[in-house]
Amino acid sequence: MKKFSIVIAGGGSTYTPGIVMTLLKHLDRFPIRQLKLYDNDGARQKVIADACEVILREKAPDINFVATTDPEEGFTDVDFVMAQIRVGKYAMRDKDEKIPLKYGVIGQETCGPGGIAYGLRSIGGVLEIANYMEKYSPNAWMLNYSNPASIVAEATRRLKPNSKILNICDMPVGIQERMAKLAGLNYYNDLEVRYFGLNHFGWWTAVRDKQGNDLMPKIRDYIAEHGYLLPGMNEEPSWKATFGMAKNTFALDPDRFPNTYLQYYLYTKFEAEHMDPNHTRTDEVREGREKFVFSECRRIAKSQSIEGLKFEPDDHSNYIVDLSRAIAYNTHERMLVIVENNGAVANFEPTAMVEVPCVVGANGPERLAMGDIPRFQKGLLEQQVAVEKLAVDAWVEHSYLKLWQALTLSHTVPDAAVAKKILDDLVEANKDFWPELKKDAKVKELELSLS
Ligand SMILES: NC(=O)c1ccc[n+]([C@@H]2O[C@H](COP(=O)([O-])OP(=O)(O)OC[C@H]3O[C@@H](n4cnc5c(N)ncnc54)[C@H](O)[C@@H]3O)[C@@H](O)[C@H]2O)c1
Ligand SMILES: O=P(O)(O)OC[C@H]1O[C@H](O[C@H]2[C@H](O)[C@@H](O)[C@@H](O)O[C@@H]2CO)[C@H](O)[C@@H](O)[C@@H]1O
Ligand SMILES: [Mn+2]
Repeated sequence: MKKFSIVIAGGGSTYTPGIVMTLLKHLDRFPIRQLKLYDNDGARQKVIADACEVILREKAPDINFVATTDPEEGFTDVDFVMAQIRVGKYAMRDKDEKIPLKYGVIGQETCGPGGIAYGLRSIGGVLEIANYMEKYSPNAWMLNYSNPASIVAEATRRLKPNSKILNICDMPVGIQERMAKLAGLNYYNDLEVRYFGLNHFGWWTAVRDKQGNDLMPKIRDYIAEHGYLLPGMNEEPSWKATFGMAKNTFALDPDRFPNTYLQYYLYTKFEAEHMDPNHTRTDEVREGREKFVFSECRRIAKSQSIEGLKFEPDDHSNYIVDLSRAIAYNTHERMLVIVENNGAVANFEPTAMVEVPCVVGANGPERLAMGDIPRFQKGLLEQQVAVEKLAVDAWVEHSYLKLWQALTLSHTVPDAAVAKKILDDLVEANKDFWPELKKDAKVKELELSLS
């Protein structure tokens, strides 16, 4: 049986230990011979790598383990690149969230102006990883979690059209795991779903068990009352609020189950008003997940033992390993992937990068037809896809105007004047990461008339 070689790009990510635990759990069905961590921040990665080295030595000493900041060493002789980079790290996520909130606008990692700002940082980093893969392991697949997945996917569609890159998200997986539990099942994959949308912006139109039974009637009343909030789960306050808020989003279309992040577009005012401009999600993540992961890694490295190890497989890591297996063994498993629409959603922009169920095998994903979508969703999706395409236009063309249009069009932003104020702050904050944006004569003229 072939043994695979994997590199985790963004090895210093808080998600790396979870992926390592899942890979180790599934060695009998997805054997690996080599695991590499690659990051451009060697010091951050070292904390994670030192712990992973101990975990691998104890659980699978045959696997060759490498941690590196050298692209050639990282990307040579690999079958899969699992990418999860955060260009600008939490320091820049903090700005993405806090700058819009100064103007009363949603401050969020992947939605609204913060998501657009993050997109303009991520595109270059993700293309760099893809280029390394193609140079050093041209037959490998890149499974990319790096956010904001919608904007990154639009950029890779345009700028790397022939590359073996799959852009993915764990959010539908996490929500499906909850739906499965509500229906008395265990795992996200116990369900067979129909789903359409853009990343972090979609709806389930069918939820069935593997025998084809419709589970929507069984779970509908619960979701209408509680959203996706399940009893007895230990959740952080902001995720608790997000899962609960799904009941209000569901109310807008009781025939389709919504993705949680639609809350930012459909209850924009409420969400913005309930964000603390001085303590946003980044602060929670630093005080929670990052602190936990890094302190647990330091503890393992110090003791050189896995006794009391707290890392476990989770939705995020299960999904990327399931996807790797589907490609490695040509399983033709049905999974949600972000792909070029090309008719999957019949009455929607063919070049949009949509999130839909695909049959995944050795040659990648084959989209399934989701048919026509209703006017309400179509209207929202048309607006959002334009935002994402304009953001990529802005990166490619170095255009201030396109980026201003993108922010103005976002459902989260009240008007062009507010969009411009946010944009000007974001330009200043991102000067080390964004291409230098050029203002055409008309924008300059407008600025003079406003001053
Ligand atoms: N698609 C999804 O559903 C999903 C789910 C969870 C996390 N994510 C994404 O995964 C990524 C990691 O999240 P995190 O919270 O663990 O972040 P993190 O900051 O802990 O880790 C990201 C790592 O990427 C590294 N990095 C940044 N730029 C790089 C580059 N150009 N080359 C190599 N390494 C680089 C950083 O040094 C850091 O170690 C983020 O993009 C996040 O948004 C996506
Ligand atoms: O604010 P963060 O950094 O905790 O999370 C942002 C990410 O949120 C999504 O992932 C969720 C997932 O939806 C949920 O089910 C559970 O598994 O936690 C995940 C985050 O830890 C989203 O899909 C990602 O794109 C975001 O980066
Ligand atoms: Mn996601």
